[in-house]
Amino acid sequence: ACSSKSVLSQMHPMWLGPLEVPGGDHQSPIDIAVKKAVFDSDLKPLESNYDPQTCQQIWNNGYSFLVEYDDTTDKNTLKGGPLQDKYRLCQFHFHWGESNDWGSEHTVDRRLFPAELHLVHWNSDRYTLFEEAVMEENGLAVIGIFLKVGKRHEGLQKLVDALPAIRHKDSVVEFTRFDPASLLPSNIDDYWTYHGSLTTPPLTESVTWIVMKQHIEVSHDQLAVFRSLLFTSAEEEVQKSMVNNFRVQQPLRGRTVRSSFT
Ligand SMILES: NS(=O)(=O)c1ccc(C(=O)NCc2ccc(F)cc2)cc1
Ligand SMILES: [Zn+2]
Repeated sequence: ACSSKSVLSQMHPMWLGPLEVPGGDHQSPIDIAVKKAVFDSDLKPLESNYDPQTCQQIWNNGYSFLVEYDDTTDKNTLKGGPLQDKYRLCQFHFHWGESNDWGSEHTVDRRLFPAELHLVHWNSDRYTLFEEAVMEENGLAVIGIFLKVGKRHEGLQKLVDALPAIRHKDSVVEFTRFDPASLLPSNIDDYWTYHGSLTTPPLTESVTWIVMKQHIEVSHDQLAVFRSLLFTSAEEEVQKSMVNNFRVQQPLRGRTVRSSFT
C-alpha cells in the first residue's frame, strides 16, 4: 500500500509542532467559509468503486491509525467530481481531539467537529506509485468526511474492535474485508473542493481536497476507543495518548473553494 514505514518513521513528529513549509501558499487544512464558496455547475457527481476484498491491514503509524488497501491494481477507484483522471484508494485514517469539542482538521464557518476521516487516493492514470504522485500537483485526491457524536456507526465497529491490538506506534494487524464505502455519508453529491496539501509532513501541495457537506455519526464510546491509542511505541517509558492529531489551520492565500451545490 501507500504509506511506506521508512518514510513515515522519519517524519517530523507532529506533536513537536507542525513543520513550517517555506513559501507554501496552498496548505491544508483550511476553514471553509460557506458563503464565500463558489458554486460550480461543471462539478460532476463523485464515482467511487471500492472492493472490500483488497483491504490488507490496519496499523498505528505514531500519528494516526491507517487502514491500507492493495493499490497495485485499479480495484478501488475514485473519479468524477472535480477530478480529470482516475484515482486509486491506498488508505484511510482519522484525526480527532482529546474531547468531543474539537478534533477535525477542516472547519465549516469555523465550526469544529470531534473528528475527520480522510480517504487517500492517488492519480493512477498519470503515475505508477503513490510516492511518485505525492510530489505532483494533480497527484492526490483526499475525501474528507466530518464525524459527529451521535448514534453508533455499525460499519465502524469492526474497525474500533481492532484498535486495542494496535495501541502502540508501529503495531500492525491483518485487517480484511472492510468496505470503505460503509463510511461514506448517504449524500456524496454535496461537497466543497479546493487545492491544498498533505496535513502532515512532507506537507506537499499535491491534494485535490473533496470535503463532504454531510457528516457521519459515531457513538461517544466508539470515538473514546480512538483516544485509547498511543503516539508512543511499546519500548518508550512515557506513554502518550493519541489525541489532538490535527494540524493548525492554514491561510487561504487567495484560493477559491468551489461547491458542488447551491
Ligand atoms: N492527512 S492527509 O490526508 O493530508 C495525509 C495523507 C497521506 C499522508 C501520507 O501518506 N504520508 C506518508 C508519506 C508521504 C510521502 C511519501 F512519499 C510517502 C509516504 C499524509 C497526510
Ligand atoms: Zn489526514
